[in-house]
Amino acid sequence: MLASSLPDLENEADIVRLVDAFYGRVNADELLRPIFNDVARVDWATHLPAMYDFWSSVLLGTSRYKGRPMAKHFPLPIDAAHFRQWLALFQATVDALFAGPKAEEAKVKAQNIGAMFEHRMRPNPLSLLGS
Ligand code: HEM
Repeated sequence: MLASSLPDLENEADIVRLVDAFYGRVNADELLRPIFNDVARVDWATHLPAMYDFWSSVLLGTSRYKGRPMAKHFPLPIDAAHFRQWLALFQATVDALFAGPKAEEAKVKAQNIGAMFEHRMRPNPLSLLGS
């Protein structure tokens, strides 16, 4: 296999490129665009910097993100199909821009965090038993 000519994801400028390109794809996506813009009415000028902090913490270990992301997702009308699409766009964005160990780590972490969010948003069958 030929070595990729794409750079790996390495620094804050790369995080900004990744996040901007990813939400560019989200905003062009028929399934996800309405959730962000019509349901949540996201203020992009606030959300994008929050996501730079989040991914900088996850991938560069800067601990800059201090939020509680789960709480932002609970009220949204999203299910497994939305999460699948979110992840597909994220992975396609990474692959379009970067190649290397950090790029692979970004895709794995997105998948793991997404799976955790999705799992925690499902109704818990044990709650039927009362507490
Ligand atoms: C279908 C999938 C998803 C949808 C539709 C979605 C949508 C949203 C929306 C609407 C917000 C609130 C933004 C705001 O009010 O400014 C938000 C926040 C956030 N999302 Fe997601 N999200 C999804 C999946 C994910 C995944 C998989 C991750 C992480 C890997 C993630 C990370 C975050 C973080 C960190 C915040 C909080 C930012 C803050 O603290 O302000 N989201 N998301």
